Amino acid sequence: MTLTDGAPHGATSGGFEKTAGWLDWYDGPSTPTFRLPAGAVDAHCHVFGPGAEFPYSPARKYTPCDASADQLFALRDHLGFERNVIVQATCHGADNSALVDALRRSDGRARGVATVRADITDAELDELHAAGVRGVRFNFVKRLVDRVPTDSLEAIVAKIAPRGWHVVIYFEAEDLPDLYDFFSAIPTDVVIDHMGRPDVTKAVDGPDFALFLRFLRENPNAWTKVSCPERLSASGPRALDGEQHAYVDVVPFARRVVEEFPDRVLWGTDWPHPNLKDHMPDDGLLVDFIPQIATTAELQQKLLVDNPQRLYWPEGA
Ligand SMILES: O=C(O)c1cc(C(=O)O)oc(=O)c1
Repeated sequence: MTLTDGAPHGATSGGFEKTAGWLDWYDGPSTPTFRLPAGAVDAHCHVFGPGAEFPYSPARKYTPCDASADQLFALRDHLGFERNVIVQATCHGADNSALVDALRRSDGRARGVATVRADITDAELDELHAAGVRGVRFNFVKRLVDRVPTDSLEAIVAKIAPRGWHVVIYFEAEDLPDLYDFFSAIPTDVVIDHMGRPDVTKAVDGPDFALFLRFLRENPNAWTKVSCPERLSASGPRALDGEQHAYVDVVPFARRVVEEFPDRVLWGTDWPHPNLKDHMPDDGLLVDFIPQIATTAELQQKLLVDNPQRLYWPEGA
């Protein structure tokens, strides 16, 4: 199947030009061999534009190819997910229009994580909430954003905490020592993107990953997405050409987290996979990665259904 259904694939509309070397998302994902449990949530994915309708931010660090809500929903249905959590991508800055449009068109089957500024008003937050936003994202990855001052982030937390929203944080492993105390002080639930980006060429028992595990142990309000093996893997094999045991170097890291914190893990495709330089995975084969890291039906049910439901649809499905 293709997600485009005749529409252009790999285009960037609105007069924008893709970043040189940009890899377009994979249009023709295989049907997963692994059957997702009923109610499964793709808890980390994005929409990009389309640029002609939802222009990319002037402050962006990359220009993607368009990846619309319709294409995301086609992927959801093809892979067998029931719902999505759509995370604001940095190429849209703090303009959440594309995200909100996608949420509104999802028939309640998507929740969102927005990027907001400290001066956001209550009325604007109300509108985001009504659309389905339940969290904000703080990004500390230097190649993606300019650093936002800590007092602005604290002001945002003060505004969103009373609404029961949470904070999604994206950072690289080498920055965790500096950010540890700030993250520990966040009073809401905290969701760490992509396992804090471990260097998987290092030992799973080494000091870097130990610090990440310690953070999860010391902060019972902290969750993590065991996502993005395609981004973290150094030696593959890639999720292409029917590979059923992709990204074996990431498996020990993700499995460790899933087994120690089964009630605080989430999984997402990361479609449309911004900024991959090496290869673009077949999303069907990425789903087939899941049983390598959540090895029992019980762990899969928590990872894919119960945990995202508790965080994003606490009122029930
Ligand atoms: O590693 C990345 O480049 C990346 C970028 C973004 C974004 O631009 O928002 O989101 C992600 O989840 C991952």
